[in-house]
Amino acid sequence: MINKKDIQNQIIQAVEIVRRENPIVGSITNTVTINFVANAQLAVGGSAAMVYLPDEGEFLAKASEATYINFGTFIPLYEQTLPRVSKALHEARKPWVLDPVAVGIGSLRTQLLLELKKYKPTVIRGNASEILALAGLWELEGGTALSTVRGVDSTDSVTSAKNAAVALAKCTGGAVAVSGKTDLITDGSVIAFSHGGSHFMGKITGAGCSLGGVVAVYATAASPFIAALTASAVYNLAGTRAEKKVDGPGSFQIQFLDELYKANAGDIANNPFEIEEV
Ligand SMILES: Nc1ncnc2c1ncn2[C@@H]1O[C@H](COP(=O)(O)OP(=O)(O)OP(=O)(O)O)[C@@H](O)[C@H]1O
Ligand SMILES: Cc1ncsc1CCO
Ligand SMILES: [Mg+2]
Repeated sequence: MINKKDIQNQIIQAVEIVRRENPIVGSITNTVTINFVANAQLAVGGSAAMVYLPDEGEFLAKASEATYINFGTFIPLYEQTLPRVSKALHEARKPWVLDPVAVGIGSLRTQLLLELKKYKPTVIRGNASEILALAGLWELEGGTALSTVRGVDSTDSVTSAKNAAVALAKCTGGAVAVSGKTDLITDGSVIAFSHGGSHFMGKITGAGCSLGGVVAVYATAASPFIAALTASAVYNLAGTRAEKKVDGPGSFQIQFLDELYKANAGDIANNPFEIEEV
């Protein structure tokens, strides 16, 4: 039986370990939101480092306690960087988070997302459209054809991606987090729904990217499922709090970072969520 209290205690532990240990987390991420990803990782207590080059990625894969790989803006160099870094992570058994941004656009992005399947990302994080399309690309149950993807923003509901998320988690043996108004987090046997956040999160760029970076920070201190749930909970809490203090997306982005920084472990664990068995 899943015990909610037990999950909350693990969330508290993850938040406190990260604040105490300041873990190094490497990222290969898109040029649109790279600064916001690093700032969010720092706000929750991590130490950020961003690279593009293959050998630097391999170095960081070993030196970091977890790594974040985001497919947002693609460059030809990634044909070398991404397989080499994910292979290094897989072989070193280091946790890593995959954000398959805009899966379905372009041939190199598609080819590399297929190739990375064998390196089993510890957590896959994406919006509903990306989770559906990645499951489709990996030929898993619940997936959809790549042709349904429109860009980087979701056109599907979180609940429509439930079967795809479960199938992806079973495929990797890790966890999957689907973001939206309510977030869905699963390890393939348990599903958590995390509530809160703000409509402003869809009006700033990088709420999802930085959430992925923060999942990687918590993956240094918790299981894949708890890491994904902890990150979603602190995002939903900080989003709810920030929305009350601002009147537009510009000030929301700044206030949100402050609320990430100020959120305490108990409040993060108490952010509303429910659980069900698959
Ligand atoms: N309408 C909403 N209400 C509440 N929270 C939301 C809403 N939309 C998004 N969020 C929150 O914003 C965060 C990012 O989710 P979103 O689905 O927007 O990611 P994304 O599309 O990958 O973003 P990006 O690619 O711009 O980084 C999550 O914490 C999610 O809960
Ligand atoms: C807007 C945008 N375009 C490529 S990556 C990115 C950041 C959100 O995914
Ligand atoms: Mg995204």
